[in-house]
Amino acid sequence: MKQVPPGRSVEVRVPASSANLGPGFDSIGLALGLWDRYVVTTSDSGGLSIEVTGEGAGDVPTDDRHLVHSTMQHTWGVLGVAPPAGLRIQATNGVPHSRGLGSSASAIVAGVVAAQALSAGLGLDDRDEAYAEWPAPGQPMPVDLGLAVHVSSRLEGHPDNASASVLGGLTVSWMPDGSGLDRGEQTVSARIALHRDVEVVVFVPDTQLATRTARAVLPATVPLAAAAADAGRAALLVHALATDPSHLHAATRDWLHQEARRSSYPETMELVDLLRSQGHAAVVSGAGPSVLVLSTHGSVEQVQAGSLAPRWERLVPGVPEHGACIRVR
Ligand SMILES: Nc1ncnc2c1ncn2[C@@H]1O[C@H](COP(=O)(O)OP(=O)(O)OP(=O)(O)O)[C@@H](O)[C@H]1O
Ligand SMILES: N[C@@H](CCO)C(=O)O
Repeated sequence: MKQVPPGRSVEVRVPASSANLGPGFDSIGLALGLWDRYVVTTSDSGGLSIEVTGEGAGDVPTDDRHLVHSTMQHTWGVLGVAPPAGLRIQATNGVPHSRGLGSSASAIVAGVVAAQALSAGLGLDDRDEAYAEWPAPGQPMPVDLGLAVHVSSRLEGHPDNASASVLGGLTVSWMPDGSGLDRGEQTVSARIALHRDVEVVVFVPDTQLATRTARAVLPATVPLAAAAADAGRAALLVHALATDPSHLHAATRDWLHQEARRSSYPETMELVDLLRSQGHAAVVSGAGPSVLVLSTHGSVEQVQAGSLAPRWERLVPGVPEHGACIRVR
């Protein structure tokens, strides 16, 4: 088996994401302009070194349980290459953890694309001929984004966050035969161009909610009427985001997951209810507890938390056109 060579270094930047956007549960994702940055370097001396600054510093493990490291090991297994003898990961994290902003997906995507990039030129695919020599520092390093969507979605367990972090912008993801991630189906994502007027506001609380906890309260089955209503609104949502933002308020109604999780994030729903009563297209961001508002450039200043503001940090992060970026160091 070929081994990832020593002496290679890449810089990887990956954006945050918001999943669901109301009715697009486990399918629709939107990249957000908050970024994790990693420098990943291989060496010929054994051992692992991980340094973390920013979000998660002091909380995430800095040994082989670190999510970026474990994801890289998994990806090298998928690619059929042996890991390098030594590995250094320097993380500067800007994506808040367990706030519904896709931090775990960002970390997983970083691990997948870093592992792909560091394996370039090993004869693993056609693209590799271009990397017979390791590129000069500063060069962009393209990776197989379709593979990155698939591997990161499988590891994350749902494709909405991971796809947006890989591709940027607005994404809709699905499994071709609808059998679900656990059956090993390839995940596919469509990248949809956002209407130029769309702008987003995010309200981030101090409190955290693990996605696993928020998923545990969801019912195994839902009434046909709820499924039908969400399907219609999800279709309208894509139209509203791509073509006609005047429909955003109606398009962000959801009957599948937000009410079922209300007791897990009462303050989040209090803010969603307040903003929606004012005509803003507010939704729970991912599994919460952050709140996302889909607005327009001209209306964004009107999106305020009012009397609830002290509990929330208000951000206008922008929606990046591109997702994960990889450069040679
Ligand atoms: N950059 C990172 N480096 C290492 N571990 C991370 C990183 N980001 C997230 N994690 C791990 O993932 C956990 C958060 O995952 P979780 O799925 O609960 O929340 P989230 O991804 O932020 O939210 P959501 O999936 O609802 O958008 C953290 O507690 C940490 O263990
Ligand atoms: N679709 C997932 C997103 C988690 O970020 C959920 O709502 O559980």
